Amino acid sequence: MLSGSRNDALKFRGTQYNASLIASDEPVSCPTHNYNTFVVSRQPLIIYIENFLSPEESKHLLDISDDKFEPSTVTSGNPDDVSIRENIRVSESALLERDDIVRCIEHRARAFQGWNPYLNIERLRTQRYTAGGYYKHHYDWNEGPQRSENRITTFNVYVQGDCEGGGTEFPRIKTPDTKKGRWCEFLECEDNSGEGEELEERMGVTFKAIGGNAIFWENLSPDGTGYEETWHSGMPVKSGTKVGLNIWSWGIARR
Ligand SMILES: O=C(O)CCC(=O)C(=O)O
Ligand SMILES: [Fe+2]
Repeated sequence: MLSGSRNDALKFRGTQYNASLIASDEPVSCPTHNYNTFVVSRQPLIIYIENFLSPEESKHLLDISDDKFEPSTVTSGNPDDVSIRENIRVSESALLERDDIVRCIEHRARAFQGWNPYLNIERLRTQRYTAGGYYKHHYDWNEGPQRSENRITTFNVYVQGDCEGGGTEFPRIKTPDTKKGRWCEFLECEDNSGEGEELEERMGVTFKAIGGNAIFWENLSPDGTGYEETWHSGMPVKSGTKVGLNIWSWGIARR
């Protein structure tokens, strides 16, 4: 049974409801999470999550994806406009069956966002890149009317990061102070010893592909416009294999 608030959320979604948007609030018994969080940016909100997936969950996602991978597509947002465009994106994607482990990952993504009843999760997909694979700079949000449904948030989860290259780059985000804390474990850091005063000015962040870890960000500002700062790319994989997991939450901007 859906709760009252879920009914409201479904009503709100109206005609756009389809089987690819799910809420994952069925009763599931899930392990408690074991992640650490690090704030990369407050506006737009970008949070780095260490150990979002356990090694067992990552292995399971790889196992259930393996025979489902198909060439990845791109779309303008219009369901009739979906195509393979190798000048934009070279990878393979797999739509995941919703078994209990997958449902617990959906559940974790909703819990992370405070169980917002107006948020619906798109069916999870893994994405595999081998040497030469990449995803050019893009936004995850669709341009369109500010108050219509959109991908309000993204979790870009690394399921497997056994590769050279393949980081996720955000050129318009201010570089954190990489001399402090653990940033250089997670980010590509230039060797910049001694140039402390330049840190204020530096732009751009590239997250390393580290299996189990994730980047979470908000795509929309409170008025419903997409954040230009969320422009990002999957950098070319030079060798090895990278597998990501996309968790997109649909809704409207903060109400
Ligand atoms: O693979 C990456 O690093 C980025 C993937 C991405 O941006 C996407 O799938 O929308
Ligand atoms: Fe993306």
